This record gives sequence, C-alpha cells and structure tokens, in this order.
Amino acid sequence: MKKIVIASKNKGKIKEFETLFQTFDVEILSLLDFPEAVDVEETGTTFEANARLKAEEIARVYQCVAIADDSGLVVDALDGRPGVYSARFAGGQKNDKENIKKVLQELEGVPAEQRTAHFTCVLAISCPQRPTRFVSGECQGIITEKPSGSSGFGYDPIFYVPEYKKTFAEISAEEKNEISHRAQAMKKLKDIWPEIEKEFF
Ligand SMILES: O=P(O)(O)OP(=O)(O)OP(=O)(O)OC[C@H]1O[C@@H](n2cnc3c(O)ncnc32)[C@H](O)[C@@H]1O
Ligand SMILES: [Mg+2]
Repeated sequence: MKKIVIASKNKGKIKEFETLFQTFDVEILSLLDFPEAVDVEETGTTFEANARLKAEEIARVYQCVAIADDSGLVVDALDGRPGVYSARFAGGQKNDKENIKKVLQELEGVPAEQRTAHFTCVLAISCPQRPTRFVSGECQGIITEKPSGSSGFGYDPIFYVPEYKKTFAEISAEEKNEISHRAQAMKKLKDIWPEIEKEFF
C-alpha cells in the first residue's frame, strides 16, 4: 500500500489526519513512528514557508512522500497574531494552557463583535525530486471570554463556532472534522489527489 509520512509530532493533529485520510487509499505514518526524527526548525514567516520546510526535510531524510501541516490562530483584534507563532505564543516550550491565557489577556475588554478570528491550515505535500504542492483551508470563529470544553487541542477551548454554537473543544472529533481549517484543506487535497498519486508514487 502507498505510504505517507505526516511530518508532525503534534498528537492532536495526527489523530485528526488519521481520520481525514481514511477515505484515501494510503497508509499513514507520522513522526511519532520515528522517535529519532529531529524537530525541523520553523524559521519561515508564513504558513506556506514553514509547511514547506517541514515537508521537504522529512521527504528528503526518509525518501518518502511527506505531508506537513502548518497552522495557527489568526485573531483580527490582535492584527493577526498569534498567526504563524501560534505554537509558542506564550514563549518557551509549547504550552496550550499558557497560549490560551495570553490570547485571553490580550483580548481583555474587547467586545464580542470584535473578537473575530480564523484558523488557517496550509498543507505541503512533498516528494524527493518533485516540486512541492500546497493546499490550504480556513475556518471562521469568535474568541470566547473563557475556555470551554475538553476535546481537541491547542486553542480549541476558546474558538467558538457560530454554526454549532459551541467551541471546537465542545464538539465531537467528527463534527470538527466536518468544518475545521484542516478538513477544508483536506477537501482540496482530495480534489488534486489523482494528480499527486500520478506524480509522487
Ligand atoms: O509543527 P508540528 O510538529 O506539526 O506541530 P506544532 O504543534 O508545532 O504545529 P504548528 O507549528 O503548525 O503550530 C500550530 C499551532 O496552532 C494551533 N492550532 C493549529 N491547529 C489547531 C486546531 O485544529 N485546534 C487548535 N489549535 C490549533 C496549536 O496551538 C498548534 O500548536
Ligand atoms: Mg511546529
């Protein structure tokens, strides 16, 4: 069976990809299957640049088809922050709780109608000796006043989706996979999948 390596160590993302790839005829591995894999430095200033860095490095090292996800939360009232710096917004080690705290602190006193935000996801698909391909997805929401819910990961507890009248952490994984930024990007990947199969495998 065809194999793809997800160039990520983020368990939340990997779990979502395992479901989102179910209708694709491929075996999914991730960097959790390669514990020795180095952390690719995310030195880019755009989601595309960082997705490219991660996908191309893993494709080169393991001589495989690799897919990387670079994603983040873009808050309008914060001029687009945390954006590409979402994973370490509170500094130092990645810490979801501290990141959420920082976003809520910076939005203190900002009224609901100005708390608009979106998640962005850029997927880079790379294969040695071939040009890397990209697809992206977005999901609109509103930043809540306090965290709510315990499913998902990252900023999910403060990302309220009007469609469900709940945060991403209060809906099921299935519901998140219907509408999320990652799901939107995967729908586009599905559209170009026949081309990718022809070019990359
Ligand atoms: O680079 P990899 O190893 O894939 O894992 P990462 O967690 O560092 O991933 P990113 O560099 O793409 O940073 C994205 C951050 O944006 C946040 N994020 C992305 N998608 C999210 C989602 O679906 N729900 C909640 N937060 C999300 C979360 O804090 C992530 O750590
Ligand atoms: Mg990262």
